[in-house]
Amino acid sequence: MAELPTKYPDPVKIAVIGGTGIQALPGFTPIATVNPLTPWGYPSSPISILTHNNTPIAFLSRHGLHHQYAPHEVPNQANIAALRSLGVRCVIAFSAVGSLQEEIKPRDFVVPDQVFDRTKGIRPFTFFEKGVVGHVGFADPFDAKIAKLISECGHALAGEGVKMHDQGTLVCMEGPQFSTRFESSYYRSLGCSVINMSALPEAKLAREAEIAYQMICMATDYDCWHSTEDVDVAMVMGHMKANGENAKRLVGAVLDALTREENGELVDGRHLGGSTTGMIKFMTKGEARGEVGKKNIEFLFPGVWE
Ligand SMILES: CSC[C@H]1O[C@H](OP(=O)(O)O)[C@H](O)[C@@H]1O
Ligand SMILES: Nc1ncnc2[nH]cnc12
Repeated sequence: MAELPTKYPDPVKIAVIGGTGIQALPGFTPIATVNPLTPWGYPSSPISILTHNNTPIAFLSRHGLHHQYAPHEVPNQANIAALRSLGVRCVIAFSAVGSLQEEIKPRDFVVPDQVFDRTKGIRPFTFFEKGVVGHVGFADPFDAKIAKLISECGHALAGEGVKMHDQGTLVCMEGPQFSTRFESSYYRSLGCSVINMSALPEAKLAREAEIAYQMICMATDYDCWHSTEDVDVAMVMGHMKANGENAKRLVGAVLDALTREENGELVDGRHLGGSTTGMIKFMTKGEARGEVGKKNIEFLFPGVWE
């Protein structure tokens, strides 16, 4: 097979981040493979550029092409910065999650609208440091407009066995060990819906980078609160594999919708435009800004300091 180009000249606005069990997007035509170096290093995998409805789509494997990065090792800053540098303004991120509610059955999909941050502060979690301070709103950590579109796609596939839950609170724990039974019951008592180890800081960094971001969760287990078996890796992988066709159908439908002209503004992330670049200029005063911090932000937002 001919080698694919390692550069792609045009902006790629839409990206899919694949999680556990989704290291590639089969069925889409690859047209390039790029590996942008960012101030935070290289992304967790080279980024495939695929076409769908004549629109380029970037695909990045969160844990690397061979699942070599543990959740706390994923280079989230490099991942989001690399996508941003390609022109990405809209991310659909897949995640395998444990279900904390009886009605969310293994293989069901959930479009979460809230997050409970149970990471431990050991993962690099912001672009705003090293002499450039910034604070973005994160009251609604996901993108309601993309969520609505994904929900509609999921419900339209109900006849093909896709079960979609339109909202839910996602616990993002540190891992890599799974939760204790007490923790699992505690999250349930708070009304949380699902649990993973990957939503954060990915979603926070996307918000800082003015990228519209929505996670699609697929339940793979009932964690350890349920009277059935406790979660283990084989269970997660088994459900991911068995439901691969549904995941593929759902991605196809979502990308069909996102590449429709009427969703152009959403895909451009127009509703987030300026939320970071406007804000950072108010914070650290010009002469006090650190050179490294400034350069980093310049990578995300070329020309921002001019
Ligand atoms: C293999 S079970 C735990 C692992 O699965 C999820 O990965 P991802 O969110 O990338 O699909 C979870 O977050 C953990 O990283
Ligand atoms: N039970 C669980 N806890 C955390 N992350 C998960 N990913 C899949 N199942 C999970």
